[in-house]
Amino acid sequence: MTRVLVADPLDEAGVERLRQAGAEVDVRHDPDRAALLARIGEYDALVVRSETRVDAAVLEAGKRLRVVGRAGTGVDNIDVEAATRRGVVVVNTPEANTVAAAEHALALMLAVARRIPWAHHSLASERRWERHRFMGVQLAGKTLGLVGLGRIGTEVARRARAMGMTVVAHDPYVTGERAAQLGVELMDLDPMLERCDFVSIHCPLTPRTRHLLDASRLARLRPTAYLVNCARGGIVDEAALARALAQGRLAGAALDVYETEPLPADSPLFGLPNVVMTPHLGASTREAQASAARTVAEEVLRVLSGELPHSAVNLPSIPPERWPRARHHVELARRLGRAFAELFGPEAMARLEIVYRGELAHAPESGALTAAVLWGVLTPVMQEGVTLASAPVLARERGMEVVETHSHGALKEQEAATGALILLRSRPRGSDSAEVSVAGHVGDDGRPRLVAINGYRIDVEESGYLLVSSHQDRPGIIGKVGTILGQHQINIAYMQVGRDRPGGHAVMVVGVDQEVPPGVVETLRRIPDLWDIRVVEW
Ligand SMILES: NC(=O)C1=CN([C@@H]2O[C@H](COP(=O)(O)OP(=O)(O)OC[C@H]3O[C@@H](n4cnc5c(N)ncnc54)[C@H](O)[C@@H]3O)[C@@H](O)[C@H]2O)C=CC1
Ligand SMILES: O=C(O)CCC(=O)C(=O)O
Repeated sequence: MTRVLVADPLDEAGVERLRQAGAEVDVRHDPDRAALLARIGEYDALVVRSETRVDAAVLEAGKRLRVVGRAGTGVDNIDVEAATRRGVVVVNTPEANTVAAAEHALALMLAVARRIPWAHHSLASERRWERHRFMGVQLAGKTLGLVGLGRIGTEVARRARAMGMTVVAHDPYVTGERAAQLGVELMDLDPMLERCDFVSIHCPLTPRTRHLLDASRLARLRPTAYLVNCARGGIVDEAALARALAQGRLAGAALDVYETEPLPADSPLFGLPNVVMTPHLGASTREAQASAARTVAEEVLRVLSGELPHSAVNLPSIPPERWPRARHHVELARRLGRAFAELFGPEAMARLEIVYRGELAHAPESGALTAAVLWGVLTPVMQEGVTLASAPVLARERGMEVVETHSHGALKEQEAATGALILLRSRPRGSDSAEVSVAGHVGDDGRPRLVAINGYRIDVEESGYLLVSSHQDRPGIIGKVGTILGQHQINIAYMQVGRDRPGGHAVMVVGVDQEVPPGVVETLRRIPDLWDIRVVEW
């Protein structure tokens, strides 16, 4: 049975969904790392939020792990590179908490600007009526600078503009055109920091953004400015921020995230008069948690059942609007890769050309399709341990040269006539033999079809085992194959033959109802003028 470990608190909706699908789910929120390392080897999937650190040691101990699900956005607590090397797919739910995080950033901004936490404490805890003490500043008319204009930054920008703020942003990966559509001016970071009344951080924590706001950048902020961080702790140098706040070089800060979480009791941020702090609550709304939990459960189930997840961090991405059709193309690519390896063996794998044609000639998901081809190609070679995530890395490590061609033409006449969408071809290493190839198509019904082998036109759409022979086109061979299969009680479902010319080179595809034992294949190979015969799974 499939076993899933949920290691951080997850909304019941997600746990329920996993159980409904038949998984055995253990919910164990145990901060003890040794306990996690000891038990992770029993699980096929691990689901976390931001607390559990999924590093190389956890992934190494997780011998059965096929997927790590992050119920949320940031994956800085997961060693994605180590996961990829081990073929573990990492999925997240980047859209589930976008609005929650944006609303929290604005709540923090308003709280620090209007001094709400201190006023609340004075009145509710100290029973004082101190209207003179809590003078604030208004947001309307002020300039807000966003560090990161992705999903959350965009939602903050929309809301801040509605409140009458001017919004500028620094994001090296967003075009000026996109920013202009949002009514946001793009700027370099340093001048933006100098210009803004409020700065709110919405980029991920990566090696490049660690301490992006260090002491020298914090010094660029005006003494009247407020800093909001609802993204990740390490983006701001916390010690430098505490010093700037303590020395009055900054009007205030509002923080949801910290360099070390939970925040240690001796943090210099405690006790400062101008800091609003929440314990990483950006995603803590009922709506966001239920949505993240349900979505991560669906994603984990997709990976476990061999389907393509919608939001994998370590797989080439597929635009959401293309998912319905792309999943059929991915399946076609995987089957073609496997058939190619079974037909032509390792000699044909050193240099593989993948031709995308027709509706796939310019498809944005060709990276995912190529990964799927390699997944299929490596499956017969490596058996266990190769997945969609690890296949490109493994192919590179094996020294395979993979070339993608995006073309409407460039096929033999017969192949082109099949309407093939994906064609794999290679010239086997160390031989002067002809090019070998397989080609496939996806029908309107979504079923993958094998439409050509070595340029010979065939049409296989039924899943199952095929015997594929190459032989001389002469009377008697097809009959002999049928007789031998009959003698071994192997039922033939269908048979197709293609040839270059009468009496020339022929290819025969025999669909059989069961796997063909190696001994039977050997007997078939002894038929005179039958040059080769292979078992292929479609
Ligand atoms: N406090 C909380 O509970 C939550 C925090 N987060 C954090 O918010 C972050 C952002 O989330 P999304 O907006 O969904 O991600 P996103 O990927 O949609 O947007 C991030 C943006 O940051 C930009 N960026 C990358 N490097 C940058 C740099 N050096 N300078 C400026 N911009 C840079 C990217 O181009 C991208 O546009 C997440 O990575 C996560 O760490 C997310 C959800 C909840
Ligand atoms: O799971 C949580 O509450 C943390 C959310 C978060 O930080 C994220 O999604 O990146």
